[in-house]
Amino acid sequence: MISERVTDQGLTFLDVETPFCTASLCMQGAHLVSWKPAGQQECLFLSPKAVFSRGKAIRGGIPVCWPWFGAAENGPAHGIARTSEWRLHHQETDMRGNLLLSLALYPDDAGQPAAILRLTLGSSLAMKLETTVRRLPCKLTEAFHNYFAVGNLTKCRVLGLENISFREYAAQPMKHGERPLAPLGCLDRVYDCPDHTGKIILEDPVMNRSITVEREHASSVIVWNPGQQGAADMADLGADSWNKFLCVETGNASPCALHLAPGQSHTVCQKISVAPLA
Ligand SMILES: O=P(O)(O)OC[C@H]1O[C@@H](O)[C@H](O)[C@@H](O)[C@@H]1O
Repeated sequence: MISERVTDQGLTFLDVETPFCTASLCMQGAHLVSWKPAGQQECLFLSPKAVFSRGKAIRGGIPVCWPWFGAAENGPAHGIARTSEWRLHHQETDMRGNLLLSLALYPDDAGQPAAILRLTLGSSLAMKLETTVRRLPCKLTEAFHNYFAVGNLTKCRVLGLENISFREYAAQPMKHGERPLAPLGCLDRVYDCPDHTGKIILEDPVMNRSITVEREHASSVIVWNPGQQGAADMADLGADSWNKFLCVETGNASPCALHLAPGQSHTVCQKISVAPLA
């Protein structure tokens, strides 16, 4: 079942209920703000100070960073998708009872590529973002900017990045050499994955669960948390929230940009599943 809700600020949300999950998606940004598999706790972190207004990216959930990831000289950070209105292109329920949604973004500027996001909402969550280049060649970077809810960040471990080199962008990154990664605070890492496929596991002993992110056609994994001071400095986050989430993002970030010619397409995929800790 899908119900549409329009907020006083003019944002449209699709609230979804299936036998396997509930979810909520904002049409601005094709932005999932909630995904809760049946019988489990909420999987996505949504900042209690998130701002829901037109033209402002929502802090939490799964922002879609596209067609560039990170800062840009002539445009908003993380691209135009987060603050653009997407169109619901197709919906259906598959034989298992999963809800399939497909959303489209055709920017007015035909120099920009077009995007289709396909979601499969069930006991796991699959996302496929297809980019098709229109008039002009495109240097594409992108990411599913997953904000995962955790019980206490400092108790968590991230497995699957042990032997992968990364670039650290945090101004004052945490210092430790632990493998697997045990985040203690501020970190902003882009891992350059030699394989375009792989699996990352976020273990959370406080919530007694592990979140697995499987990726395809994605050469980058980004791990981000601003730390307590960084969170305090962000009006839509706040100091109290810093250890309640970890962003483990799937994408293709610089220097793994894709160079696509008009007519060419590329699809990045991720599948998220949740299980009790063994
Ligand atoms: O504040 P924004 O634009 O949502 O970005 C949040 C963070 O997103 C992460 O993906 C980046 O690696 C960080 O550098 C950035 O600070």
